[in-house]
Amino acid sequence: MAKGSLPQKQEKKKEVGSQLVSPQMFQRVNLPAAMHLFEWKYESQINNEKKNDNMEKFMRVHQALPGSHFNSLLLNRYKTGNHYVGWHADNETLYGPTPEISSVSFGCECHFLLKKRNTNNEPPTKRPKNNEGTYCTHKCCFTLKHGSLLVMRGNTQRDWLHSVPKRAKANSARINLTFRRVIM
Ligand SMILES: O=C(O)CCC(=O)C(=O)O
Ligand SMILES: [Fe+2]
Repeated sequence: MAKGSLPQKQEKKKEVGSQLVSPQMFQRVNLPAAMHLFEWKYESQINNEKKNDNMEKFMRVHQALPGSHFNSLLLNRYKTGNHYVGWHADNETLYGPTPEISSVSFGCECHFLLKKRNTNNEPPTKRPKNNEGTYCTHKCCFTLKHGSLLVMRGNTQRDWLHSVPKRAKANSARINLTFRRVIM
């Protein structure tokens, strides 16, 4: 993967939805600029595959998620375990009322936390323990490993907040690509 393609600058604040969360390194790119990132993935995972042109690689991503039509990509780089993203929803109007956000993780694994938005004056939910794959009523936690694909659809952004906490035992960087569809 070309180093120049990754976000190198530490951002002070990132505005996500209606909240400010801080800070991982991030960069928004258009799809053509991101094509070589997929090349890295395919070359490392499918060694004997003939090199196809970049459009075919994008078609493969869409084949993994039939019905999806992504046109925007956000690259997140978590250079150390101290990089994180706080609680937020990706509910900007440019993604429409029911955003589909799909992300692929590379490198060091992390926890991905979800908690239900507080609608009934309930006490704030505490950070969940790692109960991978187990849904609680109000909170859940998944481990995102190298190559994990996470999909958020429907009313997820309306009803839930998500975050990626600091990684105490991080031994390498983490890169996350989030695919989105901008509708306006
Ligand atoms: O790094 C991740 O897995 C999530 C990043 C995220 O939530 C975002 O970019 O909005
Ligand atoms: Fe997000």
